[in-house]
Amino acid sequence: MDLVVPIKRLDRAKSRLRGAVPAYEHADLVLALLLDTVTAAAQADGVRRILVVCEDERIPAALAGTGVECVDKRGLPGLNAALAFGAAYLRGPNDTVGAEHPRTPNGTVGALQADLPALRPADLSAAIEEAAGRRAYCADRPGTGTTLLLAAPGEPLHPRFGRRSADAHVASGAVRVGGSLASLRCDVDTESDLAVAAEIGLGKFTLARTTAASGG
Ligand SMILES: Nc1nc2c(ncn2[C@@H]2O[C@H](COP(=O)(O)OP(=O)(O)OP(=O)(O)O)[C@@H](O)[C@H]2O)c(=O)[nH]1
Ligand SMILES: C=C(OP(=O)(O)O)C(=O)O
Repeated sequence: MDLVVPIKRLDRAKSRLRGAVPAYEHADLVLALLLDTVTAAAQADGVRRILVVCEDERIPAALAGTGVECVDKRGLPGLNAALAFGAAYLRGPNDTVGAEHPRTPNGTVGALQADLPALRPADLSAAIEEAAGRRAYCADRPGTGTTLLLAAPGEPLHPRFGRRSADAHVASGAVRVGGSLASLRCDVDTESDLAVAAEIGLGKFTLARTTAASGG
């Protein structure tokens, strides 16, 4: 399974979270959410490659040496376009990684949101296992959005993220998985989401920022 993780310019992403941790630049907090997400995802069984599709030069620099791949692609018309670009990149001739990661035109691709700072590798593994090769999605905590979309092997990703994406993914033939996987469902859009993620257990990058900000 190869996963695409999309993220906007750091100063424009996660606008609803702006000011949640006043001691830090907004961009630093957004980057910390991404780093915790991809660090956990990279440890999940069943995950082979992770490709971050970004539009910010700070992200390739932050990911250098981690094994998480990154492509800085600006000007795409939104989240679903960024995901489709990433899925095509993983399968297509733009592969820059060479023999270590051969092209996999029939491989399995998925999309993971960039704002899952409490993600546990075992929860992502469990969702992939539950999907068992079917097109599948995991809903966010309210149940209306999507945190993870998995294509069936060799099939296109056909991402339908955005408002009420859970319904859109069902309509596109995806089965729901991961209903009890709290760390996979906990996307962080607002300050109160961040508090829930802290109860589950934040990854070290986000924890460092939130702890320092509260004087700890
Ligand atoms: N690379 C890329 N990522 C995108 C694009 N649009 C959205 N994303 C990312 O996709 C994820 C979900 O996007 P949104 O739901 O719009 O979230 P957001 O804009 O970061 O947050 P809000 O401003 O609070 O709505 C976030 O990680 C975004 O940074 C895009 O055009 N290109
Ligand atoms: C884009 C989505 O989510 P959010 O707005 O929470 O990032 C989604 O759930 O499809």
